[in-house]
Amino acid sequence: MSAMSRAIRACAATASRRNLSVAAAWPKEASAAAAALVTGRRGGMDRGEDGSRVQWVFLGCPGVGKGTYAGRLSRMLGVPHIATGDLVRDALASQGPLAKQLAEIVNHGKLVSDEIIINLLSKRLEEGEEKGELGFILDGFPRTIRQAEILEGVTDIDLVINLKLREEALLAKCIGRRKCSQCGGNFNVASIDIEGENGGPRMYMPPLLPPAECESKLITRADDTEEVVKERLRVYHDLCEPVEEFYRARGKLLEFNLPGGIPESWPKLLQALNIEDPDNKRSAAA
Ligand SMILES: Nc1ncnc2c1ncn2[C@@H]1O[C@H](COP(=O)(O)OP(=O)(O)O)[C@@H](O)[C@H]1O
Repeated sequence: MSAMSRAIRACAATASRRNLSVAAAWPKEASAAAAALVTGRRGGMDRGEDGSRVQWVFLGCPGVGKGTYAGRLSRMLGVPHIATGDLVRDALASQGPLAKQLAEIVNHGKLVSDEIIINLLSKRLEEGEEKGELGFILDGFPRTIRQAEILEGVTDIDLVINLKLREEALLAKCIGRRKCSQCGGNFNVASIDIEGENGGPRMYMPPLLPPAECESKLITRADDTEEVVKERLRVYHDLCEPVEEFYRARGKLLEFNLPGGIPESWPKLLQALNIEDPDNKRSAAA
């Protein structure tokens, strides 16, 4: 069992809080770690030259794109993307008694108990440890102050990226989400075109349509109905928004307002993180 998963379990079980000192490294050291990882990976390394590694968290409302951007960064930095929503969906797909219990909660837009989530996350971390994984990008965890305190008690999170998008777009993006049941690709059929606020720029997010071979295999998440998404947004404002404040108070929160779809937002996110876009580097070198 990894030190972190053991500590998470112990901490959750006793609900005690160890006040480890945490280095609020953002932005200088966090982005230096990322930059070192990007360069280090070319040499087959998965740690930064200074021994640092990425331990990041993504926060943001349902539909904001946490999975998309956390996934892209994890591939770029060579660290695992651990989404507690995926862990919950894997548990839902299994046939055990936990699946039935989870379906009741998730399909009503509620949060799973801290205990269940900590167990799923600890198991995932143990599996990663066995494979020699280093660092992580957490997506969808922590979602309550208690989860944030448990995490803060067991490890140093160097950066928390808080993705933000206008509320009108969130609902449409969730309802438009589709997944190919065969290849696992994520798509979105929503076309979002919203007037600018207070004279600000118009926001356009084109649909991300599947290729022809996936069209007949698209599935929609059971919790992506209008009613359940509205409940998830309400739960986010009640229980998860205080987590933003938790990290803001510790100087770890990077707020990022998504300016539009992926082609527009991705380079700007890399810029905000002080990471050089490898695609630009390659084209500059060509
Ligand atoms: N950290 C967590 N704490 C409690 N419940 C969670 C957590 N992460 C995921 N879940 C459960 O899994 C569901 C799906 O999570 P996720 O895919 O992250 O959804 P979203 O699109 O709402 O961000 C949540 O609505 C919740 O029921």
